[in-house]
Amino acid sequence: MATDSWALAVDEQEAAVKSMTNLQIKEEKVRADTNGIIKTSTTAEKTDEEEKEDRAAQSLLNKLIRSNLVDNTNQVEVLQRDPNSPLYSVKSFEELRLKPQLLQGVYAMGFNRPSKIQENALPMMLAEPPQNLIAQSQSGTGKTAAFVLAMLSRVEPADRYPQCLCLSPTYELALQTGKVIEQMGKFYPELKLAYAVRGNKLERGQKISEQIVIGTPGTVLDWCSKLKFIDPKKIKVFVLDEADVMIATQGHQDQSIRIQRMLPRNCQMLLFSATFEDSVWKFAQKVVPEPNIIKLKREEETLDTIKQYYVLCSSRDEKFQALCNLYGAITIAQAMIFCHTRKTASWLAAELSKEGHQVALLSGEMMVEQRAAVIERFREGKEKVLVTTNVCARGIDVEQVSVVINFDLPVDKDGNPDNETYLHRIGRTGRFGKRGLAVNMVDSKHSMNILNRIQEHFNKKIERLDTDDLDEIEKIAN
Ligand SMILES: Nc1ncnc2c1ncn2[C@@H]1O[C@H](COP(=O)(O)OP(=O)(O)OP(=O)(O)O)[C@@H](O)[C@H]1O
Repeated sequence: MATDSWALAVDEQEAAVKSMTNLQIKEEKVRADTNGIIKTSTTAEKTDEEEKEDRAAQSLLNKLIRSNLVDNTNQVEVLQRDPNSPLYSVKSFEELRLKPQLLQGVYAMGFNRPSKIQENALPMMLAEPPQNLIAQSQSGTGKTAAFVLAMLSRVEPADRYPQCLCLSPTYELALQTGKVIEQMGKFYPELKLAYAVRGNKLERGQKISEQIVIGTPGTVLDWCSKLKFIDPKKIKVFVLDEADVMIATQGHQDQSIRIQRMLPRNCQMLLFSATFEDSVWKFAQKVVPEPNIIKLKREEETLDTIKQYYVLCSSRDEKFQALCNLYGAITIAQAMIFCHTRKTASWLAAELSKEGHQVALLSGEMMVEQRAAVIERFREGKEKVLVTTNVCARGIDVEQVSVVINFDLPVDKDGNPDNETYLHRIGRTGRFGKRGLAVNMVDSKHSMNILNRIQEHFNKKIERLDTDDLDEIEKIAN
């Protein structure tokens, strides 16, 4: 697939999408800025709409910063449509009897063996006759690679019409999946890919010849029905990626269902999601008839290996002073500092820089690509302190960080303790079960109350720390 024309087409499409993406991001930024002004005087409350945008941005961010498989040692739950049929699991890619070009593509990507979820998902997806699948596992566990492999094994490159259709929640996410197809399908020169995304305008009456189409539900629906660029009756594999992000967007659920209804009965339907709340499950059942189901549990985070403290302060400046005392007394390799609002985060980052710290700021105004670059630099150790807001850092794992400072305690939009976020910020999974240190800054009766409720929730004592007392600080470092 590495032909020049293919690459050129992708470049052109990408450029078109990019300019559109930038536009959209600018619009978001304007909206976000306006909200920011309102928020600083109230709380950093998010509207549902912003929340939804966050999910897609989060997902993209995770893809951009990930270079490796998140290996999960937890149990895989498999529910077969026909419980009497034998359950296959593979430990090598050879066992799958892939076409040689495809196996070559897999190895060229540096994959040596299937990931945990792929061990079970791949034999099901590649079975004859094709079987439907609903699969859930956390981001980075190999879902995309799995369904790309399924699409590439079913596609007939000599047939010049769309045979595989993949829905993504946003065009940026569609592009990311496209890149995986491009890499894995590298040894299929005749295989082509089309992006059904807004802004990719084709001439009316045209039929597309690309064998794989990736796009967002609205455009794909138009291409299948109104514009008839795609004949849905010829689709052999239908993939619905990031179902949880998908249904968070107004209209995407209905559009996806309408597309699914146009497909032939024997079309293989595959749905993937990082989370599996009720709404996702209901949607999944609507679009994937008679499914096999695979779930991979997330590794549980625990506070067991974390030393937790709180520092009592009376103002933002005092909190900053306490932070400086901490830094003055102990050697902190790398720390993440969480603030409630963007305003506080930028203020704190500026103050810390003035004190001579190498600080990176992760903020909501930044484009996703910029955020990814900041995280990358921090991961590489180029910056020692990462100051961020809760929303920006949600779901991002920076495993090497052993010190976490809650400059503001995490609260939800109603002002109640956000225990889940607290756990995710400072908790450690079994695998990364290194010792950690968490320091919470408390500056009002209200935040003390939040802290108490967090203690109660986890049934773990958070000790008081006096940052004016050097001996005491030194003790915590040991
Ligand atoms: N079998 C494998 N061996 C080694 N690396 C793999 C394997 N499968 C996937 N990867 C790599 O692991 C990373 C995560 O894989 P992938 O993107 O498929 O996960 P995902 O579950 O789809 O994540 P997301 O939900 O964020 O899309 C990628 O960098 C991918 O190239």
